[in-house]
Amino acid sequence: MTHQDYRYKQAFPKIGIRPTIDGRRKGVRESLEEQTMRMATSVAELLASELRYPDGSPVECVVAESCIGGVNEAAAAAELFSRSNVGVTITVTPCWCYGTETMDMSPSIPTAIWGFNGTERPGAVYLAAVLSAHAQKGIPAFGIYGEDVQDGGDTTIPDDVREKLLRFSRAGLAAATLKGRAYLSIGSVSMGIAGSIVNDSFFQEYLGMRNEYVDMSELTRRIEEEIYDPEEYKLALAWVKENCSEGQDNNPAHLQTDRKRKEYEWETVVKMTQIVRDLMAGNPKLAELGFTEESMGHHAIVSGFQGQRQWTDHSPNGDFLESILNSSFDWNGKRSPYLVATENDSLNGVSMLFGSLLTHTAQIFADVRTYWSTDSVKRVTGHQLEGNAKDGILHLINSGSAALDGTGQQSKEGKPVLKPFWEITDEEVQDCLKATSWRPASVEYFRGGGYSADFLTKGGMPVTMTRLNLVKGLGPVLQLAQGYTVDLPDDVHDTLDQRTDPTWPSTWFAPVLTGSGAFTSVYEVMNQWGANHGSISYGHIGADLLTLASMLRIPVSMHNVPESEIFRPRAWGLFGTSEPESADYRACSVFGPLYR
Ligand SMILES: C[C@H](O)[C@@H](O)[C@@H](O)C(=O)CO
Ligand SMILES: [Mn+2]
Repeated sequence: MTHQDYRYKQAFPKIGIRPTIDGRRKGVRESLEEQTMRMATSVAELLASELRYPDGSPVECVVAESCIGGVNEAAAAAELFSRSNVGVTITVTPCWCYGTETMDMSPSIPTAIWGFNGTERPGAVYLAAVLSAHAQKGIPAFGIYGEDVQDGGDTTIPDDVREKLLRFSRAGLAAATLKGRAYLSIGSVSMGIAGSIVNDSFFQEYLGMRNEYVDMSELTRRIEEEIYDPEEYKLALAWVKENCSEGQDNNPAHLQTDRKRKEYEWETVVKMTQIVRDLMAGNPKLAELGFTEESMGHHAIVSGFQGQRQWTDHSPNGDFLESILNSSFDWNGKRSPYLVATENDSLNGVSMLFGSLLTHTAQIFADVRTYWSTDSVKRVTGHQLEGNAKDGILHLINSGSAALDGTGQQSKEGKPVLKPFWEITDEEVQDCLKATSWRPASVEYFRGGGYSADFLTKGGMPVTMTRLNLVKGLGPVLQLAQGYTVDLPDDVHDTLDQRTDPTWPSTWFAPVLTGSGAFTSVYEVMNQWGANHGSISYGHIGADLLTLASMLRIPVSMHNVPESEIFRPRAWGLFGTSEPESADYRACSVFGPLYR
């Protein structure tokens, strides 16, 4: 079993397809069987060809064995689905069927219904009827109804339907994939950061996840007792020597450490990387070495490392392990990122998890550090911000955790992008590594030293910044801002960067303004941000995040997603249609968390 096979030993959730039909035999049902089943198989083919699991394999669908004309066949499908690890269901039909008799009654499985827009048979009438049953029974479902009328025998999936099927499925698979996995908290609360107070009822009820905890002293034990794969360690250290160039030491001369100490710090941060990965995902190699218990791991899909301050006051910081694990590659080659939240900010960890499951690309963890108005940039550098940056920019920068993919050194059609690991070329891995230098950590902050990834994100990439917040009495609230990364002239970047800690990875971000709410100005985006951190995902994925949040019943307090892209369960509209944002709050609170 390779390391990757072991990590993905748990099967991924499948999508169950339910063709529902008018149950009347002797004419009606018989005339519809073929068309109904064909709708189901074409949806299955679409999803399998377009969507992937985190390991890069194609998404699998399970189609019910027969069309579902009544409760007996509905139960048979439910039984097949539970045997087959179905985590998301889609009902399809071209015709009228009996709502409560055919509907999917599983309350914690995200569900959608595509009612064919034709008029020979009334698929849309069923859609409306069954969606009303879903609302009435408190099992919200997504309704899909094509905008244009199709002819009776048409077997194609129109573009608007296709887009909704894919959006629903991406979000549904994300919700189903995190269920049953763990957040591993390594250490406790970092420097009073509330996001690192792990809230177990949030994880349990809203995400269906469990919480695992280890003390940071477990790293010390594993380092001292050599509980890591020593052969891998040799390979890793050699790879690091060759690919991770040590940058200039920015510490005042009297705080700079000598070569011997620096080598010790390199050795330690490599071991820390192996150990945190093994803590999260397990490692069969440890069992061969006699550490069977340790080989199991904590079933973690995301983790957080406290670091500051008890660990970092004495030992090298977690920046290297966080950056490398969050990247799409390491000394073993390309692989999907292991998510590690800096400062054990579990809520930013969850934001990274959402972005990761929706895109399969690496996430950039950052402090939302500075709003630079156009006037301030002009005053300090003489430069007039322009293009996407013309209304001001946010400086996203933190010591650790930013994935090296965040350099923007991967490309598609000549444009910088972040890709899923299976699309990244070996040259692009090299380019990400070359664009990064590893600067000795600022010793005034990090007495134990370590190395921070220093890079500058390429401009021009569409990205989405996300943050999950917890509010007492309200619960979780998501916020997001779509925008673009920005290139500044070298000297302008240098002047602004020198005012911060220039050894850290930097991303310049310009949110897209809409003229309303938090998106009236870049200042207001910063002003409304719920905490010190944000997670940055490649692409404008706001609509997918809104869909996912509604499945999990997490209201969204600010977003700049165009209205035409918003896709939530149909019942949301019954909470009001002129102010979707406040309807979202009411719907989430009435239906309650998905996995409660
Ligand atoms: C070095 C400092 O303690 C940083 O880690 C601090 O600015 C933060 O990142 C706070 O989130
Ligand atoms: Mn931080």
